[in-house]
Amino acid sequence: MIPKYKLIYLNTYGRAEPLRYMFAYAGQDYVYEIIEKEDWPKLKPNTPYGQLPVLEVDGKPVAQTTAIARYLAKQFNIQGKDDWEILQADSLVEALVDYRACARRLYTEQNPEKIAEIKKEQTMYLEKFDTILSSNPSGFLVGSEITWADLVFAAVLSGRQDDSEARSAALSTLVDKINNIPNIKPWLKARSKSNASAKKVI
Ligand SMILES: N[C@@H](CCC(=O)N[C@@H](CS)C(=O)NCC(=O)O)C(=O)O
Repeated sequence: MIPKYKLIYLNTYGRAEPLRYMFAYAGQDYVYEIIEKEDWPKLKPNTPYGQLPVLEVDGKPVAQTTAIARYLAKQFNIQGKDDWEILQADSLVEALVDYRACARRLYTEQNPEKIAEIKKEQTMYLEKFDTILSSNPSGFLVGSEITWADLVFAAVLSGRQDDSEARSAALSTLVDKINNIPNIKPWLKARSKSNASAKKVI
């Protein structure tokens, strides 16, 4: 039986966005619960690690974005066709997590030399992603069909404008392709930060 899902996050796209892409792609109903900034301190101690997003599966809470995404990939049958593909998709998503962490350092770094180093590291990641994508004739990151890696990449790269110039044509094409999938396109158009099923927690 399909479980009841509730995704809980702050009033922003952030780390919940890849998970929302996955729900939209799968056409899976879920409740999206938004926690306003001012309510967070009193709710924080009741979450598994004092952080969001949290996914509730039949009322049972679980945290850690990538673990949740990996679980949903399995539930929605988009984890990859065999163990090798599953490993490739996992590896790409973990590399994207590192890439995001690297890009986030740019927000606070003031030292020009350090900024140049971070930008070099960002470019390295983008080039590696491009090599992997460009060498796959399917136009997806892994194998011949869409996997959660494609959805996570589209969600994360769609949210980043700062690196769009350094991004290859192949990566931009992937993002466009995913954002135009029949289940994704109307959802992207219709959604706001707080979508129709969002419920405010007090
Ligand atoms: N490793 C965690 C990190 C989660 C995280 O840092 N969440 C932030 C929001 S994006 C958060 O909960 N911040 C509020 C806080 O730490 O009090 C994951 O991937 O889910």
